[in-house]
Formats: sequence, C-alpha cells, structure tokens
Amino acid sequence: VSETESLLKFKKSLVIGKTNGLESWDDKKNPPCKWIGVLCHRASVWGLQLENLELSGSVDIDALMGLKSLRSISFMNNKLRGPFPEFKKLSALKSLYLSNNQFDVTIPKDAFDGMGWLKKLHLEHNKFSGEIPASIVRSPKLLDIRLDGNRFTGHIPEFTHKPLKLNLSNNALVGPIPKILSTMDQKLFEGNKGLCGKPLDTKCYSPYSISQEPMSNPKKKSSKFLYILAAVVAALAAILIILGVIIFLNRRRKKKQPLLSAEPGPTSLQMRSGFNESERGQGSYHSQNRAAKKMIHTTKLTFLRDDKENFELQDLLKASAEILGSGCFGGSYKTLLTNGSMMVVKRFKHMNNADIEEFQEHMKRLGRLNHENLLPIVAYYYKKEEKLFVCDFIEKGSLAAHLHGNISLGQPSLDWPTRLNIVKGVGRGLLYLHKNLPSLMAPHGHLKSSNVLLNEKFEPLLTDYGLIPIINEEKAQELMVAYKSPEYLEQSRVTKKTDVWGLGILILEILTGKFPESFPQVDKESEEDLASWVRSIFKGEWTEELFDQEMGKTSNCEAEIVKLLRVGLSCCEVDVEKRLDIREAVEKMEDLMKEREQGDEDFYSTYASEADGRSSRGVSCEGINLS
Ligand SMILES: Nc1ncnc2c1ncn2[C@@H]1O[C@H](COP(=O)(O)OP(=O)(O)OP(=O)(O)O)[C@@H](O)[C@H]1O
Repeated sequence: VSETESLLKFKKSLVIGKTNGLESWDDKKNPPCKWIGVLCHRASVWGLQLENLELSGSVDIDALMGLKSLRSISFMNNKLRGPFPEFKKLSALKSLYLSNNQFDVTIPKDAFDGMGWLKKLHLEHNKFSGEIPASIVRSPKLLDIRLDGNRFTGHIPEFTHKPLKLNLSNNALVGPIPKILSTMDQKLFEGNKGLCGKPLDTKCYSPYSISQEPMSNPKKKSSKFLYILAAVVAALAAILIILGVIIFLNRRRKKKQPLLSAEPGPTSLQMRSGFNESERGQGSYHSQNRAAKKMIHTTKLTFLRDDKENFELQDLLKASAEILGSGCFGGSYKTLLTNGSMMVVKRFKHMNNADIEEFQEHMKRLGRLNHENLLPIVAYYYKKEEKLFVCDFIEKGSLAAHLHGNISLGQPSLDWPTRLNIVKGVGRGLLYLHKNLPSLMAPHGHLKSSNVLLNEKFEPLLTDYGLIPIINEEKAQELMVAYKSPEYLEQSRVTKKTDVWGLGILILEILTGKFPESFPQVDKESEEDLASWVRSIFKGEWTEELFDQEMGKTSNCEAEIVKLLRVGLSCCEVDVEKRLDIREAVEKMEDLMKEREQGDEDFYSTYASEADGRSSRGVSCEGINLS
C-alpha cells in the first residue's frame, strides 16, 4: 500500500467539519507531501499536523500503519471523541498531541505499552476519566506529559523516571504525590482537591488522601474515630494471629529440616545453581548439621555499601532464581528477595589469584568506587573454590542483548542518539576507573557489550570491572577481553590503553551491529578482527553497508556517525603509542555530544505544532531516525 493510499484511507474515517479543510488531499492534483498537514522528509511522511479542522469521526490507526516513517501526530483543537485510538500500534511514534478534543473515555491501562520511542504526549483539555494509565510511567523516553484539564481520578502512578515536563493540574487525582515528582512546580498539581504532599502545601495525614470534607459535627467525628480505632485493633489482632501461626509452622518445619537446606521450591538459587555454602558432601546427617551450624557464623555475605539493606546469604539462596546466562566464570542468576529487591548473583570460579586478605582489600577498593556509569557491587561471599558477587538487577539488561538480541524479538533497536549516549557513558565510566584504580594496568580489563547494562533511561552501567588482580592468571589470559588485544597477542603486554582498545571495539560494535566475537569470520580465511574488517570497508566517508541497519533512518546524521567511527578506529590503533588515551577518547565523544545537543534545540522549538512544520528546517536527525 502506498503512502497516498494510506492517507486517503485514513481521511475516509474522519468527518471534516471545516469546509474544504482537507481539500488538498487529492491524489490527482498533488503528491501527498504537498497536502495540508502532511509533513515529509525526503518524500516520506514523518508528521501529520491536522489542527483546528473540526475533525470528528474515528481515527483509522490501521491506515496510519501504512506510513512507515510516521513519528509525529498532532490532532489538536478538533472534536475527536469516542474510544481511545490504538496509537500503540504506531510503536515508533515520538510525539502525540490530542489536546483540546472531546475524548470522554477511560484510557486503557496498556494504551502506551510498546511505544518505546514516545517522548511527548499531550492529552490536556479533554474529558478523559478513570486512572492515569500505568503504561505512561512505563514509557522509558516519555519526557513531556500534559494531562491537565481532564477528569483523571485515583492516585498518580509511581514514575520510574522523572519527566522533564509534566502537568497534572485540574483533574480529580487523590493521594500523595510520588517522591520523584516532589521537586516540581506546585502549579503542575493544582486543582486536584485530593492530592497531598510536596510540592503542595497540603500535608498527607494518612497513607491515602487527606479528608476532603471538613468534619464539623463532633458526634460524627467521635463515631468515626471509634470506628477507626476498632478497625486498627481488629487488624492488629489478625496480624498477631497470623504471625503466631507462621512462627509455629516455621518451628515445626525447622525441626524436620537440616539447618542450611534451602526452601524446597524447585527454582531457588541453591537448587538452580547447585551452590552450597557449606561442604556437606560427606558425613552423617548430624555431623553435616553441626558443620552447617558452625559455618553459619563464618559464612556471611560481606556488604560493600551502606546504602543497601543488608540480607543474609540464606535469603539469597532461598529466593527464587532465574538464570540470566552463563559467562566465562560461572552463571549469573536473578533472584527476588523477600523484601522485594531484585538482585543478581554472579558466581566466579577461577578467582584465587589473591589470598583472602588481598582479596578482601581489593574488594574494599572496588566497593569504594562510586560513579553513575558503574554498577556497584553490593556484597560478596568468599569461599575458596568460588566467590559470589551480588549486585542490583538492571531491568533493561545488557547492551549486547539490545544490539544482537532484540531484532529477533521484533523490538525496536537502539537509535543513533541513544547509541552515542551509551558510548559516551561507557567512556566516562572507564575514565573514572582509570583515575581511581591507577595501580591496575587495565582498570576495567573485561569491557564488552554483555558487561554494559542499561538502566531505565538507557544510561550505561559497567560491570565486571577491576577483576584482573584476583582472577587466576592462566584463566584471565584465556578468557578476559584485555588479553584479546593486539598488544597482548603480539607482545604479551597489557597497558592502560588496552581498555581504550576495548572501548574502540565497543564503538565499532555499536555502529556496525556486528558481534566482535564472531571475528575472524569462519567463512573467510583472514584473521581479521572487527577493527580490521571496518578498516577494509571504510573509505573515509559514509558507507551504507558498514552501519547497523537497525539504527533506523540516519539521514542528516551521517557526518556525526562517521566522526564516531573515526574515534572508534583511533581507539583500536594497533600501535599503542598512536592510540588515543582514555581522556582523549572521552573528550572527542563529549564534543560530538555537544554538537548534537546544539542542533537538537531547534527540533523542539520548531516542531510541528509550534511551526508550520512543512520544511525539514530544524529537524535534527534524531527526529526522523527510525524506520
Ligand atoms: N546486574 C545485572 N542485571 C541484569 N542483567 C545482568 C546483570 N549482570 C549480568 N547480567 C546479564 O546476565 C548475562 C550473564 O552475565 P555474566 O556476567 O554471567 O556473563 P557474560 O557477561 O556473558 O560473560 P563474562 O562472564 O565474561 O562477564 C549477561 O547477558 C549479562 O548481561
């Protein structure tokens, strides 16, 4: 179906109040890029700006799905009503403006699920009712949300990230304002009688909302008080009874079970990993139990951070677990603790290069590191044959999964600005490691895309850093990334710049979408690595075949992408003397980032709704970078 056909089908579903409002939408007179309200870039429709046309009828989303480059929709100031259109089918949409219409429905909870690129959502001045859909707070990139002047009820959902712009004023919301929003302007919450807590001056008196009606009748007041008191006493009694039953059952069960066995649940970490903190292979049940009792005093988790709630090794072993993957040194498991925290436990075999004191000293050093691009180690457990590292579970998983895994799942891949931001963050994390672990030859030593995790804002977090001194030398040389560098392969040496080479390979991976470990390619005879493959194709200018198609449309960004590719290649210089050092590499990426940001401001200020939107003036490559 051509874009013209899709647009005409879409037009059919609309009732156009303003006479001749869409008269120009006629395929015989003009190509669609000349039609009113149709915004094109390179002859593809990327925006629809149909405002003030007295539109009613329905919005045919299926027809709009034929517009593959569509990123922005504005139907502001019309008369649209009826069920909320299934905009989530347009999963690449970046901005949606429905302000000043007549929608008077409840928006389904999952209305925005899967809209991973949505940045702006303006629904103000309609009559939307019901709760704010939870999928709004789940949208990772949504930074500009206007819901004011509607009839939304219930609590404000817990935002996973703080939006840059938010307006919830003049609705019927109740309850405390989530902490993450407490520093925003009061005005954005005004006109909701039931809201309380900062930034409003109304204090929250109960976990829910403050009383909305003043209680003038003292009799009514005291009976209400008695009622609450009775409810509290009844609740306390029920809790005590339940606790009693739990303690009783626990005691009975403990009598039947050896002290350190895990919960019988088939998915506990202990069952899944086969990990056992006491040596219980031999001996009678009683001697095992004695040994176990003794171990419980000595086998504690060592916590490296004060900001985390402590828990016991037992809690970890008993928690239900799911394997995340098996790396070079052992598996990593995701576990859910009873306090609700989702943790990752990574097993390390081959970690006996240091004796226990040196090991503990090194762990303390790693525990003192604190940077926004490093995933902190929360705790560790020391046992001669293997160690456990515990850290937070990072929801979005690894960069490797996003680059090489999401395509098969049909999920949108990372776009160019996100990729640039990730490599910049990785560089910053590395620079910090180099400053704070100056005695290590390769302060990271194991940089690869599965060791870069992405938080909810797609900011990178480095893991598995600073391990070389404690990994058995032979295994380190066999398995760790630093030992795959040209200087190690050719001269058996690792230097500070070895991490820069790792960064370079990561940059090339993120730009080409090629997995470094699939080099040298089996079907080719050459011994080339990813860097030499890129060099063999790159002729100093934009070369389509070199770059990851999953990055989506990159029009207008070619120059930036080529610049980053050059930085990547300079980091991969085989001659260590000519290779950039980490500071230079980070500076070059920061410069690139600054150039982008300057270009980006225009996009926001000249976007469809504010400008005529007909030209691509001010449209940074970020605005049109998806396919
Ligand atoms: N804290 C975490 N949160 C979410 N995913 C994680 C976390 N730690 C590790 N992973 C993911 O679990 C998988 C297994 O990780 P693991 O570190 O065991 O192996 P690896 O990174 O593939 O190899 P290596 O052992 O060489 O580091 C990887 O995909 C990794 O990205």
